[in-house]
Amino acid sequence: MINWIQLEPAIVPSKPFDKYGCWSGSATILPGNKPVILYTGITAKRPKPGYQVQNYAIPANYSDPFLKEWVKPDDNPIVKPTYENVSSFRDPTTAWFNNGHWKMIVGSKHNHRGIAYLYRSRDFVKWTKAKHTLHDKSDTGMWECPDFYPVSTCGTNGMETSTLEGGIKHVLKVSLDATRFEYYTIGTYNTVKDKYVPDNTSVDCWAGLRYDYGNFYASKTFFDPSQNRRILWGWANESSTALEDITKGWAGIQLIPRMIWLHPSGKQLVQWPIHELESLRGDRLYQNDVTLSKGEMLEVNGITVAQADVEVTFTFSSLDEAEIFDPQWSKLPPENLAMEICGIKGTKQGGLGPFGVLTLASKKLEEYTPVFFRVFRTWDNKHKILMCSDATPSSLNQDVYKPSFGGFVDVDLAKKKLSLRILIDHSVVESFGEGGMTVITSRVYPTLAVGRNVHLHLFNNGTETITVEKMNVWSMSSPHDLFLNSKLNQKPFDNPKNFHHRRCFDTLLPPPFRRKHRTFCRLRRRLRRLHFLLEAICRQLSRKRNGMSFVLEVPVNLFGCQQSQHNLVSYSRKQRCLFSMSAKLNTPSIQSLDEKHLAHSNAVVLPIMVNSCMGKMGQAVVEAGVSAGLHIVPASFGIQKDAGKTIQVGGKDIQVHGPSDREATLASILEEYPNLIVVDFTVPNAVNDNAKLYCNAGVPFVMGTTGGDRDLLYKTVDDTKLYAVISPQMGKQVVAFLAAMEIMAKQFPGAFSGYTLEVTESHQATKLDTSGTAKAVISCFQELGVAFDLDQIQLIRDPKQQIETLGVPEEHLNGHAFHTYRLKSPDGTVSFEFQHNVCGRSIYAEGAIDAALFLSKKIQSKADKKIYDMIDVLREGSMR
Ligand SMILES: NC(=O)C1=CN([C@@H]2O[C@H](COP(=O)(O)OP(=O)(O)OC[C@H]3O[C@@H](n4cnc5c(N)ncnc54)[C@H](OP(=O)(O)O)[C@@H]3O)[C@@H](O)[C@H]2O)C=CC1
Ligand SMILES: O=C(O)C1=N[C@H](C(=O)O)C[C@H](O)C1
Repeated sequence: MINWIQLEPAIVPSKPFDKYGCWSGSATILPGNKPVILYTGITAKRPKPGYQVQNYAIPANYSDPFLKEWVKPDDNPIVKPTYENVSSFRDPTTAWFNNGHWKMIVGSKHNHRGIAYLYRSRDFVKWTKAKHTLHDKSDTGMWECPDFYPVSTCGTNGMETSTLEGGIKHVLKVSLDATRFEYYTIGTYNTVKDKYVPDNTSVDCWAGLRYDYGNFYASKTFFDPSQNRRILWGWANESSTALEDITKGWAGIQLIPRMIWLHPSGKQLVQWPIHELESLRGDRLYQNDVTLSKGEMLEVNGITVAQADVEVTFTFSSLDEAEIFDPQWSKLPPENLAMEICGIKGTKQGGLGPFGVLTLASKKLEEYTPVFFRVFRTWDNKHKILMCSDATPSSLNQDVYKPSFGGFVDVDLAKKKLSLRILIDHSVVESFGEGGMTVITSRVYPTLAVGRNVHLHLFNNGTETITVEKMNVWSMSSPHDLFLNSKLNQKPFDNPKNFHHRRCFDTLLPPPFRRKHRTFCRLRRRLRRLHFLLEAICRQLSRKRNGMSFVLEVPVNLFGCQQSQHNLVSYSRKQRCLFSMSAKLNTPSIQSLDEKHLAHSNAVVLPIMVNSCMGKMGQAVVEAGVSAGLHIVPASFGIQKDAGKTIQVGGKDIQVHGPSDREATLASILEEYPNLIVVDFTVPNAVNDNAKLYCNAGVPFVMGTTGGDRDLLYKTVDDTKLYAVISPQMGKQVVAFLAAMEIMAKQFPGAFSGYTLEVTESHQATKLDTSGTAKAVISCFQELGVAFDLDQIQLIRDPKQQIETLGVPEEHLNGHAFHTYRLKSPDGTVSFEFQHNVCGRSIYAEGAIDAALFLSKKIQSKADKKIYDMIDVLREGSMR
């Protein structure tokens, strides 16, 4: 959810039913893990903004992990307007299943009444409109991007969209075209009548609750089963001028995904940035117990804050200074009340507040974006807490839209405490008040407060003294680094034809010139890489959000190349990013980078070569490596008959090299990638030769291939003192089981003396050897006192038997590993049975990537130990 790779658009106008546009839609996962997208197609330009129908699309290839290609079947459109408003009939939701039917809603309006039309289908293709709407509301205008989903009344866990019973409430969110804000209600879905009724605590109109009181629109939620959570993802439009957008070449950004759940009061939702974001946290500053009297500011010094994650808890000793809530304000439009008061009051001096954070501030405060609280007291002695994100002073540029956004925070002030979390990202300020009770996003375009000229202050401009109970500020790294680095490394190499041409042909030179020539080649390569890196960054900046840390730590005078310098300067000005010299080195870090971050930065630069990409495991490892952001070297060793072939794996072209030129090829790759790691999943009889090859070349490696002469394998590596991870089993949970067995054997040797053991292992028919994992487990049983010869292992390779007696799913005949160990006491009265059954390859492929990252860390830290197994990797917490 943090590192994304840009792929080609999945759905583009191409058929009569979407000729003039493919607009918003939603995905639903049908049984069998089959995703389908419902989306709005525009079939005619008139009536404006277009004639709207609903279509469906399905993946062209379900086994493609990226689902890159989508088919739009010719029986589209599946929902056509009948008497609905044909130009306001769009944005189908994710469907839910109820009473034998799939159901979904389409947003619309009739006159000025907002409508969620309900549709039902048994087969997802033939849809019938329900006689009544799911819900509608007068005076709200067009409902765009509706979203309808269950939330748990107890706890923060998300609910699958089709969950209709248990302790749940439902949420209906709509994006109001008329106001360009979103509002939601919490209510009850009557599954018999198929009707949604908002609770009476939910205001159902423009003045209703908002996900975000700032620049946030067209959001969608989805259920993430891997972490049992519902994620909200919204879009923020630019507030800059159209001309600037055109210059940038892009407009609009997706904000940081947020987890969303129902507050225990049942009256509102709560949001919080997904925890994965924390992997980008870098240097940290911590402060506690600092008081801020009226007019005082505290500057956060020592770390870069153009991209930062800020968490502050403010306390105060009394509510007495709270300002009076002006009765005149009751005349203001209720839907914009908070925003209006923020505009009127701003950061002007108050009583209890304004206090908060000045983000994106220039040195002399010509520009800053304050995010703050102000507490008011109403005539009936209640407190109203206003939270503001005020773009008015954010930029000296007069042409950009600089609204002062605001929302009320519904919390009890008994503890006299308020907290704020702010995610700052150059042109984006996302603020979460009181643990996500109120959220406001601003887009801002400073002209002076850019890059390293950005300052951050805590401030108080109220008469009540405020204490900063605790404050954490982290500099944030760029998720795009992964993408950039892989692009960079691909640049000359991706075309396999260039592969050989990049080598230095120094053997053609007389010996005295060779060394100089090599040095020259090395320098030229480095410069070229730097050049590509800059180009990639600048290209990236010109396409993507004004966001997340594009601080390049390179002394500018390294560039002999005029063109690069020119690009550098012009892009940096336009995109407000700074290419600084070693920013991190110059800034003292209060807390050093944590382990997680280190693992991440490893991932940024690690190139891996996968042998053999032709095999099942090889392919799975490439895909896992691509997902983890590693650089896949576009070359792989295979057998002679495949030599010279170029194969496509994980979206990469990889050239297969036969046995003849391995040494030279490996040396040349190593020259390009000095921190190369090889991952080997080949065949048992290649294990020893391959290990020798890697050892001779001095390339650290991960050996997943089983079989071969294992003693010789360890000896070869040991002799050359090379770093390697060697393990017949890379699947995290199986490794844990193996570790437990080893511990048991060590702790209680002989505990199973006299027991008999029966072992069966079933694998795909193409597996050439006996399970290496079974052998490892058996060696533990042997230490536990069980007499067992490895040739007693029963191998099952017959697909019929695998299906009929073991229940191997048919689709996994080609890749499964079922193991059973049965122990029986001598008198037959006690028995044990252990099983580990794995279908598919991804569990091992993920483990292999973990092993490569682990190895790279060991190499960097010059660890004494050189040869590791997966239990070492697991034990050090390096398996995801
Ligand atoms: N450690 C672990 O967690 C796991 C280990 N494994 C082990 O990994 C190995 C590979 O498994 P899998 O991918 O399923 O097997 P595959 O048969 O699908 O792949 C092996 C590939 O290696 C190629 N190959 C053969 N000889 C050589 C050679 N000398 N040099 C380079 N490539 C060669 C084969 O080519 P061709 O087919 O043309 O002969 C084939 O493409 C096996 O030993 C398996 O037991 C598997 C899963 C998990
Ligand atoms: O070839 C396989 O498939 C597997 N091989 C490894 C082994 O031999 O132990 C691991 C797992 O059994 C899958």
